[in-house]
Amino acid sequence: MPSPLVLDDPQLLRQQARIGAAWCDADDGGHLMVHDPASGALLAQVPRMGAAETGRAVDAAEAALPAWKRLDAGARGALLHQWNALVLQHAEDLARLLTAEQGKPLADARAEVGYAASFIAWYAEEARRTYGEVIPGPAGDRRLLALREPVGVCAAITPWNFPYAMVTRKAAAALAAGCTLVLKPAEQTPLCALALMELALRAGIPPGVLNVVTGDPVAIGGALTASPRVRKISFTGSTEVGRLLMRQSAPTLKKLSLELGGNAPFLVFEDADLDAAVEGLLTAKFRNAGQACIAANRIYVHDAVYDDFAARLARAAAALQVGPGAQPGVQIGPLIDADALAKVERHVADARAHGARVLAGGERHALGGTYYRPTVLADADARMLLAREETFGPVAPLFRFRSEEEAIAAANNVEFGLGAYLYSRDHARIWRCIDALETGMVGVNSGLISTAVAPFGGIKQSGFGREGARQGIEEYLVVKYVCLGGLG
Ligand SMILES: NC(=O)c1ccc[n+]([C@@H]2O[C@H](COP(=O)([O-])OP(=O)(O)OC[C@H]3O[C@@H](n4cnc5c(N)ncnc54)[C@H](O)[C@@H]3O)[C@@H](O)[C@H]2O)c1
Ligand SMILES: O=C[C@H](O)CS(=O)(=O)O
Repeated sequence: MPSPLVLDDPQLLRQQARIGAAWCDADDGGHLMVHDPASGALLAQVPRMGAAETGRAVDAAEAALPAWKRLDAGARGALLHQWNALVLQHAEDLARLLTAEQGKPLADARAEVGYAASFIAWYAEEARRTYGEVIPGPAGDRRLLALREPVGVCAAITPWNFPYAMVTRKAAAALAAGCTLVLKPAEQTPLCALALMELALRAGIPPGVLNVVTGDPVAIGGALTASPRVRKISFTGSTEVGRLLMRQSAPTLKKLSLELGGNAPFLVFEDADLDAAVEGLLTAKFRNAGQACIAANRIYVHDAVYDDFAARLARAAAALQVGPGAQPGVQIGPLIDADALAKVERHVADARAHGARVLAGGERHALGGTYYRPTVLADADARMLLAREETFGPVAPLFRFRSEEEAIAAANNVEFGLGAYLYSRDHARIWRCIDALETGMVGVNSGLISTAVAPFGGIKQSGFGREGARQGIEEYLVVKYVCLGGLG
């Protein structure tokens, strides 16, 4: 199907899945339609695959595993470095594809391409550092060793909001460790994953090492979780689906990494630099139109600075440029789909019904479609849906607090524990908050914490496992203990 998207390298727009050495269609010829959220226009179509095709992808990953795991770690690293180089070489095309498929502003799309590439570059090096250990054990005729080995055939299921970065932070770590992978991208954003697949092949990564299956998430997920040959699943997405995949994986006792939902608190203390806090919140709240797992979902502001901060934030939010991501200067793109818009409207309406005051936005944008005005709500409280649920949209509810203890208790009073942010210049307070916050990550006087060199992940209902950093490759390794005797 011809696409309205124009790329310098049209080969990057792939409308078939990749299994082993072949680009292929669904067995029954069915398709998923991919739409541009900025206009609703049909962008492309990809195969609507199911269990049978998924089984063949697992076959391909299993067949490719022996040679890939035996490959010298430096050689695996070199192939990943080449993949990284190609991603950066085609960054503009990849950014255009991302904006067309997911909607984020082109500047943010370019940033995500660089962020996604940084995971490949990082794990290209980590491939060479999966060290084992010689254990100081009993003297005499034995030596004790702990070897680190690749888990084997792995699967990854990724979300639509960062469709490059969420793929490379799994695939690069898995391949670096010597594993092979079957990837199912989100049905809203398969084209980004398929473009990365194309570049992996051009980099020389052998067929079958990486496979991309598009289509019915329930059927594909069911096949991946049920297969005893799939030894690990890495999932990023909602907590609801994460729990389901964990239940489905129990019979085959898979190794799991679950990067799930969030509900990040953002604390502004009375001693905070308010300009810095506003700037940090514009990023932590409005990046990707609020469609980020670590987006600030609840903003707690000390009573002494509440009105001043609220006024500054309202002015800044109202000044954000809303429009199609491909339009120069746009800072807030469309929400991914009508369901996302409906959730945002439900949260705002519920908050207003419970007494929240609109300081900025509070309604759909005049552009129509799934555009929503950046919104600031005052007088938010714990009764509101947005206090308990992840809004996943450009809505900043301001809660008031009068003591550090009250702020920490409120921040922790949710089932999630992914990210948290705090602004203060009191270092004793900063450390008390770091110690007390029940989250996997804390941003202090910073609204953007994501980087490939740091361990990303949560606790509580935000899941377990870490991605990025040294820890990220451990998710794809197992330890084999060797007792080497007879050496007397
Ligand atoms: N913790 C993180 O790093 C992180 C990052 C991004 C997004 N998220 C979370 O993801 C959610 C938004 O993303 P989303 O809407 O894509 O989440 P989602 O859970 O609806 O979908 C995520 C992926 O799971 C697949 N999926 C859905 N149902 C499935 C099933 N029954 N079996 C197998 N796969 C299934 C989807 O096709 C998609 O590929 C938010 O809660 C957000 O917080 C978390
Ligand atoms: O949705 C959250 C992702 O993890 C994106 S990022 O890593 O925070 O950029």
